[in-house]
Amino acid sequence: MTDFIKPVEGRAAVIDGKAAAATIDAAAKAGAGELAAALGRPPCLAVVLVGEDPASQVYVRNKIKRTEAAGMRSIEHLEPADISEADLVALVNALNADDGVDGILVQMPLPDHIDSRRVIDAIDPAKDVDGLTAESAGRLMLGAPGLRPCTPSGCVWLARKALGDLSGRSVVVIGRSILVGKPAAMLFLEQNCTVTMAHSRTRDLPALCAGADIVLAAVGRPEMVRGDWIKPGALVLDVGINRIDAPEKGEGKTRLIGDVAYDEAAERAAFITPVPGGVGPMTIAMLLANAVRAAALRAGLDEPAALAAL
Ligand SMILES: NC(=O)C1=CN([C@@H]2O[C@H](COP(=O)(O)OP(=O)(O)OC[C@H]3O[C@@H](n4cnc5c(N)ncnc54)[C@H](OP(=O)(O)O)[C@@H]3O)[C@@H](O)[C@H]2O)C=CC1
Ligand SMILES: Nc1nc(=O)c2c([nH]1)NC[C@@H]1CN(c3ccc(C(=O)N[C@@H](CCC(=O)O)C(=O)O)cc3)C=[N+]21
Repeated sequence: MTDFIKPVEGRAAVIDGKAAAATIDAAAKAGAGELAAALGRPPCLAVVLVGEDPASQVYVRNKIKRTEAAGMRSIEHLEPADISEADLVALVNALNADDGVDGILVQMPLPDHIDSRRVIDAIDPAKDVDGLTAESAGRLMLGAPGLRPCTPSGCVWLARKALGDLSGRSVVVIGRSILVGKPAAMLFLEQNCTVTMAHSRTRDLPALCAGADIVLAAVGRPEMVRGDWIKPGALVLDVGINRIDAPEKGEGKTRLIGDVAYDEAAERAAFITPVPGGVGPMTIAMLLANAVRAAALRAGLDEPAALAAL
C-alpha cells in the first residue's frame, strides 16, 4: 500500500491527501525548475477571487503558499462582490494578453449578477488550468488531450492509488456541478467505471450509494452522507468544504467539515478521505501540475517528465 494510505485498526484506512499532494507538488516543482531554465522565468499562476466565498478563501490562501513553495510565481486579483461582468471579463482578457501569465483560475461561485459561463469562456483555453472553459470541457467529453479539472483529477488519482485498476467499479458521484460532479463522472468513465450521477432530484440516494464501490460527495451540505449509506469495503471521497461554527474551540471560532459524516462512514468504508487533509490539498497539487503543463504547452515544449510519470 502507498505510504500516504494509513491503516486504522477496525476502521477505514485514511487517505492522507496532504501527504499524497506533497509527491505531486514535488513533481510540479521539478517541472517548474526545468521550465524556468527554458523560459528564463518561472511558470506563473493567476487567480481571480470575487467576493468572500469561504471555501474559495481557504483555497486561495493555500494556493499562494504552495505555488511559491513549488518555485512558481503567484498573482492574486481580489475583486469586490459588486464588480461588473464587463470589468471581470476585461480583467480576464488582460491576463490572457499578459505573456508572463501561464495559468488563470477564476474562483467559483461568482455573484448572481454575473454570468459565470461568459467569464470562464473568456479564459484562453491554453491558460485554462481549472479545465472549465467550453473548449476544455469538450475535450474531456471527447477524450481529446487538454487541461483537466483539478478536483476531479485529484479524486481519480487517489482512487487509483487506493484501488489500482478501476475497470468495472461502480461509482456514485453526488453533485453535478461543472466544477466537480460532471467532470468527475467523465474521468471515472474514462477509467472504465460504471458511473451514476446523483443530484438534488435523485430518488433514494441511500439505496443508490449502497451498491457503490466508490462514493464521491460534492454537494456542499455538511455531513449529508451518512455511514449506513456506505457499502462495506467501499472507497469514500469527500470533496465538501463546509465552514461551521466551532464554539468548542473558542468564541467565534470555526472549523471545516466535509459532506460525509466521517466517523460513521469510516466504520464501514475500506478507504476514506478526511476533511481537512483529503481532497482539498490534492486540488491544489493538480492545479500546480496544470500550471506547469500550461506553461510548457504555451512554450511549445513537452510536458516535463516528472509530471508525465504521475
Ligand atoms: N475540496 C476541494 O478541492 C473542493 C471542494 N469544493 C466543495 O465541494 C462542495 C460542492 O461544490 P460544487 O460542486 O461547486 O457545488 P454546487 O453548489 O455547484 O453543486 C452542488 C451539487 O449538489 C447537488 N445537491 C444539492 N443538494 C443535494 C441533495 N440533497 N442530494 C443530492 N444532491 C444534492 C446539487 O444538485 P442540483 O444540480 O440538482 O441542484 C448540485 O449538483 C462545496 O462544499 C465546495 O466548497 C468544491 C471544489 C473543490
Ligand atoms: N474555479 C474554481 N476551482 C476550484 O477548484 C474551486 C473554486 N473555484 N471555488 C472554491 C472551491 C473550493 N476549493 C478548495 C480547494 C482546496 C482547499 C484546501 O486546500 N483545503 C484544505 C484546507 C486546510 C485548511 O486550510 O484548513 C484541506 O481540505 O485540507 C479548499 C477548497 C477549490 N474550489
